[in-house]
Amino acid sequence: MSASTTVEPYGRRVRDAVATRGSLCLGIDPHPNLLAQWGLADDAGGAREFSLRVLEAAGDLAASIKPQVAFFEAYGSAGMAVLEEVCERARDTGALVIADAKRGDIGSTLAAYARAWLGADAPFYCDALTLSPYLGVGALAPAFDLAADTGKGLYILAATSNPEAVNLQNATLTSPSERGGESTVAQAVADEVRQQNLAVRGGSDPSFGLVLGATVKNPPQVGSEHGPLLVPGFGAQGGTPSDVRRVCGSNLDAAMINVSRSVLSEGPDVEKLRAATSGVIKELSQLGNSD
Ligand SMILES: O=C(O)c1cc(=O)[nH]c(=O)n1[C@@H]1O[C@H](COP(=O)(O)O)[C@@H](O)[C@H]1O
Repeated sequence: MSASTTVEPYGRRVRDAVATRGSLCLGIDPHPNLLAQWGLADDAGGAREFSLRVLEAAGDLAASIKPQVAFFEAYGSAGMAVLEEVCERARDTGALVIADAKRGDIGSTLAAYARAWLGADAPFYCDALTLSPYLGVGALAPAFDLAADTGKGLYILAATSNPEAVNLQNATLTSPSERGGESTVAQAVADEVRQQNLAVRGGSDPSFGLVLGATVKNPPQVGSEHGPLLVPGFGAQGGTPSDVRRVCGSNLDAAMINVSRSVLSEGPDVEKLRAATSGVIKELSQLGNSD
């Protein structure tokens, strides 16, 4: 029996999670500065303790949990073993697990990343994976194919939250776009992802989504066919609730708003972390109302 017959498509699971738990995607980013602040060692053991405390505090509250792969990879094989465990333990909390690996490569190599993260028996568990489209959205085909089969989601970096990205992602393409005229690179990425969604299950429950930073001034225009949204940049990077509304448009009910440092800096006390998590969930619950 193929996984697609047993697992609901990610697009549907995201909407359910937003409806029941709200929009918070809590990052697990065991940055060395935070480990020091929490009194933990700058090693794989410190990252493990940090992550498990975040899960204890917030795993039953947040709609999704986003382990940032880089902060585990930094500790070599021991760090990757911890990441494997953290992804499994995150899954047990009932939150969706978004692996923030930002993978991207030529198709034949990308297929190996897809196996690592998206296969039904992948060594690393996730419900969705972040991918970089800058070798071409088409080069991500092995991930689109495998994710469609296993019911997983993808978040393609379209308009990222960091200021260095603006020149590249906001550059104008002169080749005809699906909108008929000029388009930014970010819009072209978004529209290619939309096409990928339309090619699966006749476009129902679109599960291939986009990363759109809350700090982006000229975000691509998106609708439900562009899939779920992952919106970083809220809080520590300056994004406000009205920025989130502006960037998400009509897609708020499928949007996960990432918050990492502004909650994590409340640790190591589990009750303080829990209170900070609840506070952000409450703040995000007002997104549907205008300012
Ligand atoms: O994919 C992401 O989550 C991401 C995309 C992006 O455009 N900007 C961005 O900051 N992120 C991630 O969001 C996290 C930072 O969140 P804050 O600590 O809340 O600013 C890190 O894990 C980043 O890698």
